[in-house]
Amino acid sequence: MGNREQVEQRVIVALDVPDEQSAIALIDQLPQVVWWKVGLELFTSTGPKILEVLKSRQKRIFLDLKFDDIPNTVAGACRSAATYGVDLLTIHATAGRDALKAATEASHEGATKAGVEPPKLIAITLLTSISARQLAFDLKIPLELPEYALEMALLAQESGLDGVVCSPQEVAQLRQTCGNDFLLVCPGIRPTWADIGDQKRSLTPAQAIIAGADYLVIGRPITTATEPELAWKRISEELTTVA
Ligand SMILES: O=c1ccn([C@@H]2O[C@H](COP(=O)(O)O)[C@@H](O)[C@H]2O)c(=O)[nH]1
Repeated sequence: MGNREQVEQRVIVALDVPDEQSAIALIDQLPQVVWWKVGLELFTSTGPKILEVLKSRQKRIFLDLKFDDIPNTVAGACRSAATYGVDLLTIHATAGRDALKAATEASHEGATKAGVEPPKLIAITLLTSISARQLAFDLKIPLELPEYALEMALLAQESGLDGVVCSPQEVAQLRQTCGNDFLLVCPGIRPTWADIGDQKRSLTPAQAIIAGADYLVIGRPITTATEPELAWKRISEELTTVA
């Protein structure tokens, strides 16, 4: 496999579209994309049907439903989600230690029952749309933002999760503390030519890889581009220079 193909396999494209038809159009427009992320918008619209569409095209799937509830409820949700045979699944670290442990166990149970590989369960540390100011003044968290993100990552690691979703701005610190076997998945990626939108803690694709991200999640810079294929190519070329 060439350097370019290897680096492309570290990009997960966020399929944030309203319906199955738009999703299929985008998937087929970008055949080079190996990883697709199905989030709240699309899954609420299509249900698990979209996962079958992706599997029939041999795609890898990040099911980003960001569960956040009491332990019994998140465990049930993870048990069900794990039966779909997806590769990555999310829960909020703020659900707490008991919920994270219950979710880990339940996702293994669900996968075993369905005869599929369990998903890598990863926790959201702090949404990349939250700034240091919002953390302090709106959420009233009395910790510096990097310290809070690290505490959430350590909670996830101690609870047996496979990794976390974090901002690329915190990834170097998390890599150093959590080690190389802990998955670090970074949304909030913005090439210099893309609008930042609602993201608050972003870096470019190349900067995020250099900082230690395993996977980059990129949505609108590709999916809302006038020419998504060209946006994908530009990102792939940027990454090839550093990978
Ligand atoms: O902290 C988080 C966790 C998840 N996301 C998701 O990633 C994509 C980013 O899309 P862009 O269009 O590139 O901003 C989106 O699906 C989010 O739900 C995140 O941004 N931050």
